[in-house]
Amino acid sequence: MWRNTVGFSSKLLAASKSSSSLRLPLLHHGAVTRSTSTAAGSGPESTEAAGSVKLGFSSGSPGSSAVDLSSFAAAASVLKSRDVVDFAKHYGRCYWELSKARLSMLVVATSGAGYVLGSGSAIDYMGLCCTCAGTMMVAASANTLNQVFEVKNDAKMNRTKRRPLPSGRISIPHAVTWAASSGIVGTALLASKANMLAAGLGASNLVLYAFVYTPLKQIHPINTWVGAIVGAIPPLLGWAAASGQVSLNGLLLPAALYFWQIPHFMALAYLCRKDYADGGFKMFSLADASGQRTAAVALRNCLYLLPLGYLAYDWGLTSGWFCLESTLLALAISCTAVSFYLNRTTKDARRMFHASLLYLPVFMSGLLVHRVTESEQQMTIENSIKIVEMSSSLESTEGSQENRKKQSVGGGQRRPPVSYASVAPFPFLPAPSYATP
Ligand SMILES: CC(C)=CCC/C(C)=C/CC/C(C)=C/COP(=O)(O)OP(=O)(O)O
Repeated sequence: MWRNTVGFSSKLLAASKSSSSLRLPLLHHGAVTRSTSTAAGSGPESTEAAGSVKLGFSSGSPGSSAVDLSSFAAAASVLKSRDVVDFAKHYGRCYWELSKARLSMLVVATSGAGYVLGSGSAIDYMGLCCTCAGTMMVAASANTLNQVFEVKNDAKMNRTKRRPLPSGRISIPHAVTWAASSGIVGTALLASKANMLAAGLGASNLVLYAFVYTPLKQIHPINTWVGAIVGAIPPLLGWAAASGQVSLNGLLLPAALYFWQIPHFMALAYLCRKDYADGGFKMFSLADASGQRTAAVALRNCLYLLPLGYLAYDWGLTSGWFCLESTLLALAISCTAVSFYLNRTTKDARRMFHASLLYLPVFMSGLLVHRVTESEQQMTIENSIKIVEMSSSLESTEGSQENRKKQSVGGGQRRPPVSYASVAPFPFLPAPSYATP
């Protein structure tokens, strides 16, 4: 369709160069034909507008040439603006698809969640927006390069053959230019508005995805694990952008993403086995005809998701509610993996795939909703210290009538153990341990 429009525009340009062929575009262009025909029965404005076009056809007198030209200019400008719109639509769509925009938005969501988790009590919303925009551009660049390197493979796969490069809607140099500009601008944005650590993580991840993972797909099934690292880095990037460092707490969401991707991609590679084989990719599932090892690997990684909720709580990142929610969520995806392991049918693989689609947004939302801010953490630490002090003082004064009496009348500011139970978010869980600041 775009090619038609381009062809048509060049006809118009050729026509505009030769004044004798003014009729050509006018006869062919729907918009002008429309305004000519509506002139008869419409109001004064349209009559006037259409009239000028009519004059162009009917009058051969010398005096009418100025009108001819003005009507042609009007028609040409209508055409031009249409061309511009079509041009923008065409390339906008190509860039959107080259960037794998929906995947990139998911990447941005993980990076944004990392940013919020890595922020102290107050979130810098401007910093968050710039980090998200920078991540989006670098991810778009990485995804475009991935498609540039896989044009021939993508052309052989049903799932990917309609992408802009294999379908010939955009040229390779054009796609490379898009990748280079979005990669450079995105990295520069991260460097200037976040920090060098975030920019470095973004740029290294681009290299890892486009220049290591992408060729590995055609060499060895280990590619899935390398790809899982690529998917795990954006939340770390977000954390680094907010806090300026990479710390143990900051690894929780990346760990979830890493383990989550294995069942997700195992299910996808199992469901699209034939397609991947046609494309020349060496996926794990292709060397596993029964699907048993594929299902076992998926199940193992689902089980690795189980302790993450507890760790988030224990490290003071979230309240105890998240521990409960995350564990239930991990159990649910593990159940689908068990079912896939036992039956190894397409239906079970699809169920595990759908469970993985649900897992990530719910896990991330839970993490953000039950996030414990720095000031809340501080309060809990102070309460824990009070409890430790109180229990040691109780031990040292055991047997002393005098002190017992003091305790019974209030014991100064100290509170009995029951008050700790009411302070702790989940009394039935062990008290969170914090590194002393
Ligand atoms: C900041 C930054 C650079 C982020 C990049 C994040 C990113 C692109 C994550 C995607 C991870 C991944 C393994 C996708 C599958 O690619 P695939 O090649 O298997 O997908 P395909 O078969 O659909 O092409």
